[in-house]
Amino acid sequence: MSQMQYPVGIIGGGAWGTALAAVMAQIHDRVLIWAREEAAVHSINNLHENSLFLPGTSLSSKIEATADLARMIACENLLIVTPAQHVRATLAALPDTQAPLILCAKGIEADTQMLVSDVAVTTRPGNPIAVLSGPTFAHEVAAGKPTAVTLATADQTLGSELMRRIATPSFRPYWSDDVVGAEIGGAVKNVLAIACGVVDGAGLGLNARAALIARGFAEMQRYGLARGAKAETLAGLSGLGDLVLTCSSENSRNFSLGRGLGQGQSSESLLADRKTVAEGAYTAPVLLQSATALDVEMPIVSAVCALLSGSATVDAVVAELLARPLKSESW
Ligand SMILES: NC(=O)c1ccc[n+]([C@@H]2O[C@H](COP(=O)([O-])OP(=O)(O)OC[C@H]3O[C@@H](n4cnc5c(N)ncnc54)[C@H](O)[C@@H]3O)[C@@H](O)[C@H]2O)c1
Ligand SMILES: O=P(O)(O)OC[C@H](O)CO
Repeated sequence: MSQMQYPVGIIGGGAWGTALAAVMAQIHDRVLIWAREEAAVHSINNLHENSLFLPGTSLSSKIEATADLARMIACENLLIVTPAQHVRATLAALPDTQAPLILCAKGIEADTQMLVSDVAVTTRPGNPIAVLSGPTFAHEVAAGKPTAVTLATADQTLGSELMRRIATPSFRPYWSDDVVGAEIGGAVKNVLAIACGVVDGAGLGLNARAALIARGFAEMQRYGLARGAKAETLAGLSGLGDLVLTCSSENSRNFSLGRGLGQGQSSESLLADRKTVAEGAYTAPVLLQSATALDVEMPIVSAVCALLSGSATVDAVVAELLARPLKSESW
């Protein structure tokens, strides 16, 4: 048997990694997934279900799970699906491989303000890099429901090759050359979804939610353009598409977190003992730092930070947002 035994491997056995494994098993004979938790590995291999992170979804027996990261070098292409704050350590621990890395986390690294692609380029300078992002609730993707995503690579030839490797009749990637834009949409929408959850939890109404989506999108545009993203990418699947999805459903972990905040609970109690990740809680403070350094105004993101840190009440941040100076609607 050749050294490359798996056309695609997945690093990260949470809900999204598991859903992507289910998609890949539709078109590949063998899929290898690395999960950090032995219980997830055992569940996938023996029960054909990830009972920890994606309970209730039957998985193909073509999917093999391992807790040994070194085994992932047997994969021709690697989807990297750990939460954003753990990508650096995970990639550093991965033994040498030339496989393209398809980055699927949505966040900004705390401390460094780096996008996940910057982290990957720094940690693994020899590997080709791609970003996969878009409106993708894991349980829907795993069930084979129609889904479209952005696949961003600087090199179109690589993008075309990767699209052929991951596209299925129900999972449709669109190529973009805007790696930064694809990442910023996914990272910023998580923070804005917390804000939409707050609106819901506090009973502020649907008009307020629509206003928040539109003005949140203006913040995403301002920040994205300042970091070199293209406006068209931010208006696409990985930006506006994912913003609309995540801001309108309790299925979103970020929206649910915001809902709890809107109902008056503290972020400490909402995040304590949480097994699943609400990336927006980690992205919000670093996003605000980065925006401030770039002289970009993000009042909604700032309000989310105040609620997460407990430094302001819902009533206070809403009053502050509405009392901002009257201005043009333009970005
Ligand atoms: N769930 C979705 O619907 C979905 C869809 C698209 C993108 N994403 C993104 O995918 C990424 C992973 O989210 P998820 O939903 O699969 O996670 P999850 O909430 O289902 O599970 C948590 C994950 O974090 C991992 N983890 C915890 N501590 C870790 C550590 N120290 N090192 C490495 N991994 C660690 C766990 O092993 C587990 O895989 C996030 O960036 C998320 O925004 C999720
Ligand atoms: O549950 P959330 O809020 O992490 O959102 C999941 C996906 O990012 C939606 O595209």
